[in-house]
Amino acid sequence: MEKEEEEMREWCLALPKVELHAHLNGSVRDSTLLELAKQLGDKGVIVFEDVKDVIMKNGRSLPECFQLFELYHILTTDHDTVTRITKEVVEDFAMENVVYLEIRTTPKNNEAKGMTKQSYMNAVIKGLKAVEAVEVVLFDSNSRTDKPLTCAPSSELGGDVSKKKIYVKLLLSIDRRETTLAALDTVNLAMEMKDQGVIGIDLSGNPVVGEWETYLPALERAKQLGIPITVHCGEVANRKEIQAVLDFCPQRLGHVCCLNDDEWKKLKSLMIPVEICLTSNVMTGGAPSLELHHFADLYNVKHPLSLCTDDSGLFSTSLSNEYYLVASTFGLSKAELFQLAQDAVEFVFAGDEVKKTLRELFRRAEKELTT
Ligand SMILES: CNc1ncnc2c1ncn2[C@@H]1O[C@H](COP(=O)(O)O)[C@@H](O)[C@H]1O
Ligand SMILES: [Zn+2]
Repeated sequence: MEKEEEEMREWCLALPKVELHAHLNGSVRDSTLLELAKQLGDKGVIVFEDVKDVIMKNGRSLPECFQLFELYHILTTDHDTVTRITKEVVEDFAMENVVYLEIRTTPKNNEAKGMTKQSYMNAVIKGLKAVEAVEVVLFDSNSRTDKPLTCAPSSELGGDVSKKKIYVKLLLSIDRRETTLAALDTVNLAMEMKDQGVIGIDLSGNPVVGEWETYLPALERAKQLGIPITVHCGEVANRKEIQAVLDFCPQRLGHVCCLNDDEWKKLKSLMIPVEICLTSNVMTGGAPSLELHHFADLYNVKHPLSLCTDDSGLFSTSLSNEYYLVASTFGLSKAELFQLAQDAVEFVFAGDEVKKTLRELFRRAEKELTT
């Protein structure tokens, strides 16, 4: 690695970052997936050698991604493993100076494992509370003061100041394979768990599966309840759905790859913040290349956006790497990258207290990183 590249990568690592689009199961470390695959291989549930090759393979087309998620879910979906991967994913983001993280995950019913959507989410929350390497701050989103919940003691309250600190919120994903009723269950669960760090709803899953009308009642319900919503939009060129999503006007949108001229105009006039996932889009074909990614267009017109990883494990990336890619591909200066990271604070689903804290954190970091 050249010296300049190394220095820039280190700078991107040191930059405080806000991650708004990370799927739990897509963010699992390869080493953990391999370990879990080995265990299931030993039990004769899967053939380890076959699975190992799939996990380590580099190419990830969009259909391949969803086949892989089938496999990941076989490996990860029992309560203890859900707890473990949650803990590790939070630690990994915190270690690269992500200061605020919204993790999204699909609550799953799995009768064979005695798992309900609620018990799945309890396992996730157990994982958040099990983090030791860094200090996790979960906030009570219901409270106007965003008062800290249990978890590791806040360093401001006399905890270990040498530990990195990360604010974590949860988004519940509706999988496009789900029925209207299952999607409504997820929204109801989000409402029930709003005091436990659950702050929003996501619509995701294989974009060639399902119909917008199926999820709409659940999304409408979330809207009625005042739960913020983010939707995967335009991963494929489904004109009717892109139109419907823009009409619905969620609080944020993921991807927005395959929009036509009219849809771009509409998106820009609505000013809906976009979660930009460069590596994911290039790997899955949503963008033709890094250079031709729609980031440049949105950035140039000052559209609200934030850089995200989508599936850091699946795509072998990190949020620091995504910032580095923006610097190396589009030539942004350090000051511009800092501004980009800082602007993401305005698009978090957390309340004003969290935003205030994050703004202050960026103000303190600015001098050090941009002069
Ligand atoms: C690559 N682009 C993508 N497009 C759409 N949905 C995606 C996705 N990447 C991930 N997911 C969604 O997230 C689930 C895995 O995490 P959880 O089991 O929820 O933690 C996938 O099964 C899929 O529904
Ligand atoms: Zn996604």
